[in-house]
Amino acid sequence: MSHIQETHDQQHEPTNIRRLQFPLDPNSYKILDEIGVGVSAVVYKALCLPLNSAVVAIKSIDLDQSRADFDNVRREAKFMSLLSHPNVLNAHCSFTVDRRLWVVMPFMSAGSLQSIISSSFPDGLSEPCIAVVLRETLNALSYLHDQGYLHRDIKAGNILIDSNGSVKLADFGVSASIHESNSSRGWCSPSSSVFTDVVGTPYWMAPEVIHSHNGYGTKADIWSFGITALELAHGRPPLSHLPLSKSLVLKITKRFRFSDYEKNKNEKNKRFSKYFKEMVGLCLNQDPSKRLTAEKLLKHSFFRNCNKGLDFLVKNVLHGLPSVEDRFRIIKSPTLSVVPVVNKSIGDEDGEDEEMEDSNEKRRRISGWNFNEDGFKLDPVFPTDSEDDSVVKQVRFGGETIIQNKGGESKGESIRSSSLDQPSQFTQSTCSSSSSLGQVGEETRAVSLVQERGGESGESTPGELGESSPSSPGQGRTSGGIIDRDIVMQDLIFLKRNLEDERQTLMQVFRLLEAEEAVEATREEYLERMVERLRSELESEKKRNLELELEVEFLKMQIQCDN
Ligand SMILES: Nc1ncnc2c1ncn2[C@@H]1O[C@H](COP(=O)(O)OP(=O)(O)OP(=O)(O)O)[C@@H](O)[C@H]1O
Repeated sequence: MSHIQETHDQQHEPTNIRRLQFPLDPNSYKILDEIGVGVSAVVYKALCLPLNSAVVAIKSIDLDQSRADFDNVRREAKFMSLLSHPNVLNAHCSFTVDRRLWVVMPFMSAGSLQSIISSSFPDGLSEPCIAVVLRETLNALSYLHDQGYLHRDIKAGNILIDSNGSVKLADFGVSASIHESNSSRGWCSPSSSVFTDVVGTPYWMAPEVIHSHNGYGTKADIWSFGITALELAHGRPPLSHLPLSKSLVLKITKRFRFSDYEKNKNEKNKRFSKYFKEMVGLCLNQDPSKRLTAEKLLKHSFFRNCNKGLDFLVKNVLHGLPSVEDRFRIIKSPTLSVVPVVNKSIGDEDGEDEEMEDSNEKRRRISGWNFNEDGFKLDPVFPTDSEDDSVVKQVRFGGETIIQNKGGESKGESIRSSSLDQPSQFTQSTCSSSSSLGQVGEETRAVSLVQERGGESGESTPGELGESSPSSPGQGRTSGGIIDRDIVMQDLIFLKRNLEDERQTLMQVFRLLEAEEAVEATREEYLERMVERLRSELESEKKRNLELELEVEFLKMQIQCDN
């Protein structure tokens, strides 16, 4: 492996340590605290001793563990040094230390938006704060795209804030230069399809990136920007609160289909303005060509109406916030890793998952996401052409999509889906994709189905379903009336709440325990325990699912008997 040792141009560094030469040896730095961890990197707060003990952040990237090859890592350092914009984080310098690359950067004392949210704003930030953060981020993105770069990993974890409220886009580990890419392929417009490699973090990835055989361009960043807006608004990106296990996702699909999510969702969404929803909708169009450019987005009323400055963030977000190092100790709690530091090539967790993916389960797959502006969330899009058309059919019905099994064997399989857009070409490509990342996309979307369809199913009357479902009478929760949907709903909602309470209690206990233990434990021990706990959580989740399924069967039988 080659070594790099390079200083970066510091002429644009806005602080009083501008133009200083940062030393290229590790002994010149005193590590103070661990402040963050990524897929293959640890970030430290440190002092640069020869430079008056200036505070810096050092990202120490394990070159052996890094999934990205050395070139990628080098690329991050190079990008950071070439770019110059008040909203882009420039590195001071980088050099190798044994098998690690140290990237020395300005210390952004409030850390990332992701760490701020997970420690202090679990339900998300207020809209005016989001507007400021997004405006600053969009400035950076517009600059990057102008310069011919894609970031490819836009998310709250890569948006850093300083104590004065200044916002900077960081982490260019997977970013790419359109110019470089095109040097071997010929020039094309940055917004059009240029790249084909699957990079980024799954929850934030645009559909065309997950199914990258069609290629993607700067609009992929716009999608991720839209997901980031939802992340800031809700406290996490859509679908990310569940582990990416096929079997679990499929079981939960069954379990939560009848939940009262819709009700909760409406309560939570009251606080968002029409402009905000519209702006996010413009980012989350399935068709990249219909997404606005960063420059045009900046002119959207949502940003035009935002007259707050950085001091607004200081008052409303940073005030009273624990230090980034203290927050990190708490964030390290394994329960929060249910929003995982996502493995960028997640596969099946065990062989069992594969076996479980029988044809029934495939039927429930979702082939894409449509942004639902009213609900301010992503809605699943179902395949129009099923792998087995004798099994599933999709019926457009008054702006809603009804998915049902043919032959009336629905057994609760009927799902209603309201969507703003028809499935696009990307939807189609999703259906045919066989890449592992494509599967991740489908799995996460299945969770969307779990969470977001439930309430709607609950709202629909048996009559509505009956009208649109010629083969359904007499089956499951259909208009035939053999099963009383209301009773099943009530029982399941009750059961779900109980399980949810139980889960919350467990999480709180884990959190408390971990916060104390993490101080003492080594990182390795901590990770082992985390895996163990997640495993046992998974086991109990499986158990609970089984119980719930039995309960459902029992209820069904009971209702049938009653009828
Ligand atoms: N310059 C910095 N100043 C202050 N805190 C930082 C700085 N850089 C990173 N951090 C903190 O470290 C955390 C981890 O950063 P890192 O870039 O390694 O990972 P990530 O972006 O969250 O994940 P990934 O590895 O997927 O990119 C951030 O969330 C942030 O809180």
